[in-house]
Amino acid sequence: MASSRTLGTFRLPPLPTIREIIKLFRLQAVKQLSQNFLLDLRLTDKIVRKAGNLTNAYVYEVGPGPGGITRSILNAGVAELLVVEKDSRFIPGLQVNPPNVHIIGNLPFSVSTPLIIKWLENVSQRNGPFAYGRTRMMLTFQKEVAERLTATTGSKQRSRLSIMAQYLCDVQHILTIPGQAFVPKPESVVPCPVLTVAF
Ligand SMILES: C[S@@+](CC[C@H](N)C(=O)[O-])C[C@H]1O[C@@H](n2cnc3c(N)ncnc32)[C@H](O)[C@@H]1O
Repeated sequence: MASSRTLGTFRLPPLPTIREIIKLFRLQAVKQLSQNFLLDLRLTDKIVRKAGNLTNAYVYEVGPGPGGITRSILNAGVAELLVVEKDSRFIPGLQVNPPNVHIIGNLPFSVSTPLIIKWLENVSQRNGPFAYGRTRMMLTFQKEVAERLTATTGSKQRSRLSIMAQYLCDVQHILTIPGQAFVPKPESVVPCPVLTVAF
């Protein structure tokens, strides 16, 4: 195992507060558009809680402004949020609210190495699925690749892939899946286990 940290202890860089977003994007309120902002997230959380259980809900928000209520809606576990805002100055600030993106896959072994290298490149450049910050990945790899991804310093499997993956991500071996769990059994890995790796 490359890291002793558990998924539950990942630390994300803190989001700027709504007050900081207003300052950063110079979003002075415009009277003609009735702009009066709510900056206290305890209050916006309360408003959103009063809307009922929003888990997996499709929500439509009118006038998100700098995004206080928007942030509380996103934290409520909605499936999708559509916002309609007349003042385009708010758009860059609203994009700071990261969607909860996950990548999950029982990867086709034939492409798993080039695919993970491409994603690591995306992580380093903060683009593609990583444009919004940390994105969790839960992926299956054939034994040899998973061992390289998680190999610690000094181990026989330590390679460029181990260094790249562990420099850019928190890599963990989560689960070993026996070859016979697959139908049909993958020829190249029988009877090797497949490792599920979380980043
Ligand atoms: C009272 S502010 C609320 C902003 C934010 N939801 C909050 O609580 O801090 C109203 C918002 O509605 C937007 N707005 C005004 N007229 C609009 C319209 N016709 N369509 C969509 N949004 C509009 C304003 O630009 C502003 O962001």
